[in-house]
Amino acid sequence: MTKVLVAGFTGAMGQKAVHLVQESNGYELVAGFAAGLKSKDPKDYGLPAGVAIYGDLNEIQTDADIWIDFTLPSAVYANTKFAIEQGIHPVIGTTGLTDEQVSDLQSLASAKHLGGLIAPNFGMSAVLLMKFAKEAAKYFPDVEIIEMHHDNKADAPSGTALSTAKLIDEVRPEHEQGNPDETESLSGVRGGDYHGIHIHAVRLPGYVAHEQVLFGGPGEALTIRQDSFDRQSFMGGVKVAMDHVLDLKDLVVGLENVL
Ligand SMILES: NC(=O)C1=CN([C@@H]2O[C@H](COP(=O)(O)OP(=O)(O)OC[C@H]3O[C@@H](n4cnc5c(N)ncnc54)[C@H](OP(=O)(O)O)[C@@H]3O)[C@@H](O)[C@H]2O)C=CC1
Ligand SMILES: O=C(O)C1=N[C@H](C(=O)O)C[C@H](O)C1
Repeated sequence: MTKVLVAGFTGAMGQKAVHLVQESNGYELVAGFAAGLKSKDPKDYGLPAGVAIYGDLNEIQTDADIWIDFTLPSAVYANTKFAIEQGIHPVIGTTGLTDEQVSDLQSLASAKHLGGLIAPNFGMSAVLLMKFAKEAAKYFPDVEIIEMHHDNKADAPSGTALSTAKLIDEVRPEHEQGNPDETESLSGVRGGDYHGIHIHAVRLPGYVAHEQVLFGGPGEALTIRQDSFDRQSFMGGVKVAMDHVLDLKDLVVGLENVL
């Protein structure tokens, strides 16, 4: 039986992950970790008596094989570092890790001979959007990204939008877009700038997770769009990660590494 700890288990994604683990043959939820807990009794969260509940990273003592993390950008680095140090295979969905932090964690995992996965998006539509956007950017170097999310999201832009921009940047000659002499009469209206790629973040109730990549060229345009209408859309990818993470030899970034 593969044992799983879910960090962020009381959150929107953490709850989905808890149910996924409980419904998956061969897996056992052994612990839940979150901040600001009022109770350590698993029954208060509808969980079986044997599930350990933790409110502080430093109190965690577990024999979990896999650490699933859906916490917050402010917590994810320390959580992942802890998991690796404890020999627990990380499956990290939480966004907000910097490139330097990822590199740090990969070095630590390598020293521990521990495989793991960091995925800014476990949704297949998003994984394919990023793949297609990278291909399109070879032919359409002028591109902007619009990501749209629920209004409870803690970080902007989304990890998916940043990952999309990084993939595009690998194949696109860096250049600034738009009128070089343009001025903003409203600060920030041209969005964030990642190596000349403008990124715009929309936060509205009613939205879950959505992204459009807009390419423009002489006399034509191309838009690639993905929509996650329900957080259930991410669970297929989380299950793939659970099924493969124990066989990984390194800490890899992107669900495509285990598809
Ligand atoms: N990779 C992917 O496919 C996806 C990734 N995400 C990412 O997952 C993350 C969580 O999103 P979402 O579920 O919507 O967020 P929520 O705010 O709904 O949940 C956050 C959870 O993290 C807990 N938490 C907060 N601080 C800490 C801490 N220091 N240590 C441990 N737990 C903590 C919260 O506990 P409490 O409520 O007690 O504060 C809560 O359980 C975000 O970074 C988001 O971008 C989201 C969807 C898909
Ligand atoms: O916060 C969310 O909801 C999501 N966050 C991830 C991101 O920042 O890319 C993945 C998905 O977009 C949902």
